[in-house]
Amino acid sequence: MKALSLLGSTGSIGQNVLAVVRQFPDRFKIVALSAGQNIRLLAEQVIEFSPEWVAIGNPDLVPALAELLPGSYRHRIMVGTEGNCHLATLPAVEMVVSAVVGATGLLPALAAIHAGKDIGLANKETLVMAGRLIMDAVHTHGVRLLPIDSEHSAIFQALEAGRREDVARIILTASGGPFRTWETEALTDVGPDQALAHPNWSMGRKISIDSATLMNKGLEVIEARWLFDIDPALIEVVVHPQSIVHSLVEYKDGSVVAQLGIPDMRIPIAYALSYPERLDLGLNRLSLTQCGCLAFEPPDLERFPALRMAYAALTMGGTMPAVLNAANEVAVEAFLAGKIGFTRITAIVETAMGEILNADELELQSILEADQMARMIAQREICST
Ligand SMILES: NC(=O)C1=CN([C@@H]2O[C@H](COP(=O)(O)OP(=O)(O)OC[C@H]3O[C@@H](n4cnc5c(N)ncnc54)[C@H](OP(=O)(O)O)[C@@H]3O)[C@@H](O)[C@H]2O)C=CC1
Ligand SMILES: CC(=O)[C@@H](O)[C@H](O)COP(=O)(O)O
Ligand SMILES: [Mn+2]
Repeated sequence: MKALSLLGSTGSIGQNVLAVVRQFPDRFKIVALSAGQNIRLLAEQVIEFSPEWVAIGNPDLVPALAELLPGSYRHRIMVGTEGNCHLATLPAVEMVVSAVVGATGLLPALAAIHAGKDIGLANKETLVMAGRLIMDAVHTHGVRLLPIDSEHSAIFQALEAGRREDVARIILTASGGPFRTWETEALTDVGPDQALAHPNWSMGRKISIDSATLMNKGLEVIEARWLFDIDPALIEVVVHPQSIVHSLVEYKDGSVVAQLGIPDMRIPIAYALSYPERLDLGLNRLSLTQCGCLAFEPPDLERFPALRMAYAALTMGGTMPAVLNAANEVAVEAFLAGKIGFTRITAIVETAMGEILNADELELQSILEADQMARMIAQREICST
């Protein structure tokens, strides 16, 4: 029985994690659950899974959450980052599943690693902000960091086919998002509902917008660089509109190993939870004859500059990926709130990257300061729009 602490249980990934746990009650036990503000769903989950501890991001919601839970939880509700860190380090927990969105995932993940916990990582922002710091900690503390992001799960699986020194290239697939075929001019006027309509995946709002700008793929390039300790020059992005081939690894003999499957996050989630075993999830099988043509095309960095900017941030190194991430988070939120247009998202990120001096990526304090600075610049830009 694997004891899990699930951070971000009310989100798209969080609910899929619980679907897997629900399906395999003899294998997984939920010790802790956290959410940001959806207290109704969190309370339902607590009643169903009976965790020992609960945390909520918004402190104002503690009394209302307590009302919805049995009295025995009164002294077992934690709050905010401190609460998530507490849940991530509980002695009974074996694996922490980080399914929160955004920079809020960084400190709990770091705390979990320092406490010797394995991590199932959906929260890619953790590695974007602090990839070197996190991977250093992973190696120092001898924990496993298992990817949940579908492309990284695919690469992780394809890497099992060969030796690391024989890898020639990693090929990350991108759906291209809802605007893959749109002209640049048309992108200026798109609204949140259009941008949220991902062609293949049902996901949270922030990652859906990131997919539409292709920033998601940029964040994933950075995530792959750290997760697999690979030179960014060897990471290529290919647009694959069907999202059936989840990513590929090319070896030096020219062999290319891919992982394919229907687009369902329960597959990479279950693999991370049960690694190296595979679970029969009872899902529809991939039918190659029914899924039709599988297409591949190069990404258009002119229409979707976010991907180019993510590579640039990686090349600049230091705290620049943290700047990219933070400015993007603020800009995406502003877009979703109707305060800025779609194409302003990447323009704001570019401004933040141009203004902030780079700093040491191994200093947590420098990363947090870069994050704050980028948020201030992005807010200033939004206000001046
Ligand atoms: N969705 C997907 O298919 C995929 C997602 N990912 C990554 O996984 C992460 C989660 O994405 P997704 O599930 O789509 O996002 P959602 O927006 O659907 O969910 C985010 C979760 O984080 C919770 N949360 C926010 N702030 C806090 C906080 N301070 N403390 C605790 N919980 C908090 C939210 O709670 P509440 O809703 O209660 O506010 C919610 O449970 C992201 O980093 C994303 O990039 C990666 C690959 C695929
Ligand atoms: C399911 C998953 O892993 C997402 O990150 C997905 O890949 C987003 O699709 P895009 O390829 O459009 O960014
Ligand atoms: Mn992905």
